[in-house]
This record gives sequence, C-alpha cells and structure tokens, in this order.
Amino acid sequence: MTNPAGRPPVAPSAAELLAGARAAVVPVMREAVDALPEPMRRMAGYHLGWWNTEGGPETGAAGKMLRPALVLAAAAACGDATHAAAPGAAVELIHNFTLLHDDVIDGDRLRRGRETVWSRWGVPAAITLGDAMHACAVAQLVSRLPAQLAIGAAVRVEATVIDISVGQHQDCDFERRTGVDVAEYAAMAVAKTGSLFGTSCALGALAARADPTTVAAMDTFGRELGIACQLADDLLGIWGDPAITGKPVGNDLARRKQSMPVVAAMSSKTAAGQELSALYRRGRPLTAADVERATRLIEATGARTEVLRIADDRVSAALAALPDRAAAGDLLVLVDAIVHRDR
Ligand SMILES: CC(C)=CCC/C(C)=C/CC/C(C)=C/COP(=O)(O)OP(=O)(O)O
Repeated sequence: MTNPAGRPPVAPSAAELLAGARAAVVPVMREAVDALPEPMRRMAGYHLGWWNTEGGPETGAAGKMLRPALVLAAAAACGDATHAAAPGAAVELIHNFTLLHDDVIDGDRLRRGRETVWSRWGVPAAITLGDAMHACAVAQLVSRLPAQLAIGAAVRVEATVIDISVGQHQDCDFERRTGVDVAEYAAMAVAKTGSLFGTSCALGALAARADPTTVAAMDTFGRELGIACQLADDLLGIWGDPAITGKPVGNDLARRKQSMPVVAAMSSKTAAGQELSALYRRGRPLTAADVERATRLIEATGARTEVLRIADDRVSAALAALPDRAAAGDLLVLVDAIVHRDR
C-alpha cells in the first residue's frame, strides 16, 4: 500500500504506539481516579506517575503502558480499535492494582524511581487503594463497552485476576521452597504475568468483535509474550541499570527470590549452581557481597543465556499463534520493544 505521495506507509515505532495508548487510556483512567475521595485520589495519581506527593504535576514516573498498547494493537489487527480505550484502561488499572499489592508483599520501597505507596502512606493505604483500582477497572469496562461486549469482557478480566493471584501465591511459595524447576517457574509466570498479557490481546480482539477462534489465538499470543516479558523482568532484576529500571538491582537475589535465572542456575547441576543453592539455603537475606557472588555464579552456569533462549522460544510460540501476521504490524513492533527493553 502507498500513501498519496507514493511512498510506502511508515510503521509506527514502539514509542509512538505506547504514547498513543497513553493518550487513549489516561482520560478513561482519570475519570475513574477522579471519582475516588481524597486522599485516595491523590495517592492513585501519585502511584500512576501523574502527580507528585503533593498532587502537583510529575514527569517521567509513569508505567510504560505495554498492556494498553497490546489491547489497541490487537484491536487494530482485528480491524476495529473503536472500543479499545476502555479495555486498555481496565488492564492498566488491574496491572497497577497488582503492583500496589506486590510492593507490599515484597517490601519494596522503590518503584519507577520513586517511593512506593505503602512506604510513603502505609500498608493499609496501599492495599485499599489497590482494591479500589481493581473495582475502577471493572466499572470502567462495564460502563463504557457496548452491553453485548461488557459482560464477556468483565468475566475475562475477573478470571485473570484469579490467575494473577494464583501465580503470585505460587511465586511467594517458591521463596520458602528448594528444588523449584524450570517448568514450575514457567507455569507460575504464565499465571502471574502471561494471563494479563493474554487478556489484553483477547480484549482487543473482543472489542473488535472478532470471532472466538481469533480471540483465543490472540489470548495465546499475549500469554506467550507475557512469559517472555516476565523473563526480561527477571533478567533486569539482576543485570538491569537501576538508573533506567527505577528500582534497585539485586533486590530479588537479596531476598533469595527464585526468579528464572536462579531456578535455571540451580537446575544446571554445575559447581556454580550448587554454590548458589548453598547461599540460598543459609536462611537469611543475602548481603551485598553475597548478591555480587550470586550474580557471578548465575552467569557462570550459563543460566543467563539459557533464560534468553527460553524467552526466544516463547516469542516464537507467540508469533506462531498470530492468526494473521500480515495484519499484525503494531503487535510485531511491540513484541520487539517488550523483549528487548531496558526498563
Ligand atoms: C496479586 C499480585 C500482588 C500479583 C503481582 C503480579 C505482578 C506484580 C507481576 C509482575 C508483572 C510484571 C512483569 C511487571 C512489570 O510490568 P511493566 O514492565 O509493564 O511495568 P510498568 O507498568 O512499570 O511499565
């Protein structure tokens, strides 16, 4: 296809797709957040990176908007993005509700380069704000989508919240266990992260009134991509640049978290893998020197390369699930940005 000037159309960059998603969904999210009473409204805007702690404007502390961008791109791939803003806002609100709770569970004091809500205003504030964001997501979805789409979309979102909760439960359980294997970790990542990516793509297809086979294929595409995203997140947790990720590097190791690089290293049955297992078995948080040692041990087992290979396999599975690759241009741009990100 050519434009009127006779040149082939230029595909949007990932940055343009993410900015477009932000522009489409923030007004919807804003309506939900503005309906919350103070001080919850101000805390929500702070967590979402719109405002500083005093309610003044903030720049550079917001999420990337990966999930809304997937909703819009999936809807476009299915031929109609008219109704994609409400599901896009819903998945971003759900994502942020889980982050609020996750920071409490992990005791993390920093997210997106700023103090977390629980650290600033206390655990009850973060938990109740997360619960309110969850409800805002479903309320926006149901009130804004055409009636014949709303119930199916809401049921899908709530099933996803169950999946995420199950995944998070398993992840916490792994911290108290030894001998977690790669397959178990992958199943946990499907539930914790893949499910919301899958639902984002499925909601885009649903909003475009795609047929059930296409909706299911979009779900599979997103789910597989979500696992690759979780693996990228795990790698950034060990080798990311804190100035770019906005969170301290090595926190996962310090807490003896069983992220995929750790699981792959311990499963390697190498001397380095055994030394890492011994460090984790000591039953107390790792010191800074231990974290440095653990990072070297993981690298020495080849686990970093192994995790990149597993992520590549998941991306291949995602691409294989796409119903019509020729129509999926925006989705393909996002795949690359999600897997090769630095934050
Ligand atoms: C029930 C419960 C507490 C569940 C927790 C689930 C959870 C926190 C999963 C992590 C998912 C993930 C890869 C987050 C980073 O997303 P991102 O890189 O898109 O983050 P951004 O919005 O900051 O860009």
